[in-house]
Amino acid sequence: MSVYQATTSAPVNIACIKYWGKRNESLILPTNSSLSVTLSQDNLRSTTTARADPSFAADCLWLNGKVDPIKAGGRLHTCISEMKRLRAAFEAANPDQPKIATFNVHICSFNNFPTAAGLASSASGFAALVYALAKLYALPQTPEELSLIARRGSGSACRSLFGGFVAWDMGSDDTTGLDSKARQVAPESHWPEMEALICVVNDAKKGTSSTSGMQRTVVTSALLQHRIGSVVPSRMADIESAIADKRFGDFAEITMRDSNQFHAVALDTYPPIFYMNDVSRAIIAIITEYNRLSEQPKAAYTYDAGPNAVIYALTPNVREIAQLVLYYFPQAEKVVIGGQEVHAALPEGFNEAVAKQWEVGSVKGLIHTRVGDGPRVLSHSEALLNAQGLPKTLA
Ligand SMILES: Nc1ncnc2c1ncn2[C@@H]1O[C@H](COP(=O)(O)OP(=O)(O)OP(=O)(O)O)[C@@H](O)[C@H]1O
Ligand SMILES: C[C@@](O)(CCOP(=O)(O)OP(=O)(O)O)CC(=O)O
Repeated sequence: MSVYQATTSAPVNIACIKYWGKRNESLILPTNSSLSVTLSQDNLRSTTTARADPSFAADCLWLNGKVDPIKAGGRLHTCISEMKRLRAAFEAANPDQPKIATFNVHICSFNNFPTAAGLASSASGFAALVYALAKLYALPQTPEELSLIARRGSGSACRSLFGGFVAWDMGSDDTTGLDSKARQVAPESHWPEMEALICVVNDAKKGTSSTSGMQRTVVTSALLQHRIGSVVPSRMADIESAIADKRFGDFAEITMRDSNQFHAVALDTYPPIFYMNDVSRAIIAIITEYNRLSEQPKAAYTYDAGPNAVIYALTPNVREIAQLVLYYFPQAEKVVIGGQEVHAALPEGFNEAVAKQWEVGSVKGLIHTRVGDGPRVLSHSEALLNAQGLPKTLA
């Protein structure tokens, strides 16, 4: 008996130009284009094994060891059905290929970081799922074409089909959504000095999900209309050009302005939504003061739908920034960057009074990572399903 199975991993991406708002809920078509940096899977990743077998009674997904129900018409269901549809078309065009499109699938996935905590688990999760099914089905579709399906799982997931710097072009076809897909702006090798320091402020499940938060924003915020009509289009062009020329100062300013505006739009939502907290705001004050010391910004903060800060910076400056963060947010565990322990310190001329020194635990952890590659195919030995097609962790 043949075994039809594939295991993949996919990266997290953190947007510099934020996606916030849908013009079509069922197709997940956004109200503006967005752009993100793909983070290295060496640190944060979703790993997914998918198997098709005639003996399986139903499609089934295990996420972090627990069954995640596949609701009819839900996002998981849509992604799995779309992938089966592509396999059916592939079988029709290649009659010599095994007929596996109608088999049920078992999918087992694991995130090596907190799920649903504003660390973009839905992005890496749906990208890994779509990519695992694409490999299982030996599909010829390009990452761009697969991004159309990952988008149906979670909008931001479409950008995790590529490494490096990735745009999601909003498109204009509201009937099919076929032009609303991800595009690689530059590969990770273009700007390998781009690193990220994630300050984990809270890793618990968040209050207002991105999906419901943005729904409320679209209906109630006048500021969103200004953002999507008059701000994002030129910002997209400007950040793409800053990335092309590796102008970090411009990249940083655009990224910080866009994070600020996204959170302003959340506040302009009625009732308002607050994703940042006092710790998030203290980190903004510290980075702002740090940037004041040089002619061009050397660090860029950005916040998604939660209080965690992602700070983008170039390799030569990351240690200094980590020292600064440690000064205000002492850590219980030692922080190592580039093989060497980091100690709290302030750069010369830094105005210490911009923030107070917080207690240990205010920032629960620091994750140091860099720009990384797109989804990977993993070996059979890394599979999450056992010989019977059940999760190894439950065996
Ligand atoms: N590995 C995975 N495989 C399949 N689905 C996943 C996976 N990881 C997460 N998901 C789905 O994504 C949901 C979490 O998405 P949610 O948007 O709430 O959080 P987040 O992605 O961590 O935060 P954000 O998108 O705001 O940064 C999970 O409840 C699950 O349905
Ligand atoms: C703030 C964001 O992280 C919002 C992400 O929203 P989601 O992609 O999680 O939303 P759905 O499409 O409803 O699943 C900004 C971004 O990643 O661009």
